[in-house]
Amino acid sequence: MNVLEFRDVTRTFPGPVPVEALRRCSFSIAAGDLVTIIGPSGSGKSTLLNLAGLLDRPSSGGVVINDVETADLSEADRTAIRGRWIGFVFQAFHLMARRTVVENVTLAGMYQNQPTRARHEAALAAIELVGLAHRAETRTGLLSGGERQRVAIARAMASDPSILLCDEPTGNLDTANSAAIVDLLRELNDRGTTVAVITHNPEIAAIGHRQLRLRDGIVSHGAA
Ligand SMILES: Nc1ncnc2c1ncn2[C@@H]1O[C@H](COP(=O)(O)OP(=O)(O)OP(=O)(O)O)[C@@H](O)[C@H]1O
Repeated sequence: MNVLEFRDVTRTFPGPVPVEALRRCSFSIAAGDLVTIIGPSGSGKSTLLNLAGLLDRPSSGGVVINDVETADLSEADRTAIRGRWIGFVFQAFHLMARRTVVENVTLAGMYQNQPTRARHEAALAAIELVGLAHRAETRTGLLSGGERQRVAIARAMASDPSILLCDEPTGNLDTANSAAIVDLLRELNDRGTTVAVITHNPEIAAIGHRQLRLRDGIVSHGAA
């Protein structure tokens, strides 16, 4: 089953000179896949991520998540799908520095409809999954960069998403921490999470079972 599918997606940004940031992109990501999307600056990576995460709508074509065609859904329905099925991991960790690890993970807006106790348990399980159980009560402002990214990953995993969308997840990390985060993403994938990683770094891209390459808004498939 496909978790994410782009069907002939074009995204044009209007303006005096319209920019075709993505052009007729088609690809699919199956459940259990680990896919990397690589491309140079300006090639359309963020545009693709924003569309995949339902933060933006295509100018034409379809974005299908778990077999649901999303383009024409209401904003409320798209928000619900985003919260239920998509976990985001960004380069900047976007944590609340004065809150603890468990607070950051529990307060994520993504699964607010769960009862408090269930949320807390899901948060603790996710924190354990990323190897930070011993830091659960530490304020995130005191953590290292690598640990902060683990918290962000735990936050994304706490809602048990269908796909983890990672945008340059190691962009703010040194080599050792980058390697550890890459290992963690692989481990999560081994345990069944579908993972998509957007990067401009060929070494990170090499972890993908499949690589999609973006250039000038056009996606091509296959190895580097
Ligand atoms: N809101 C916007 N309005 C107009 N043009 C945009 C907008 N967002 C992106 N673009 C243009 O679309 C193209 C693709 O941009 P995008 O941010 O997706 O690239 P990227 O691969 O993520 O780049 P980077 O690696 O530098 O972040 C670029 O030419 C960019 O200038």
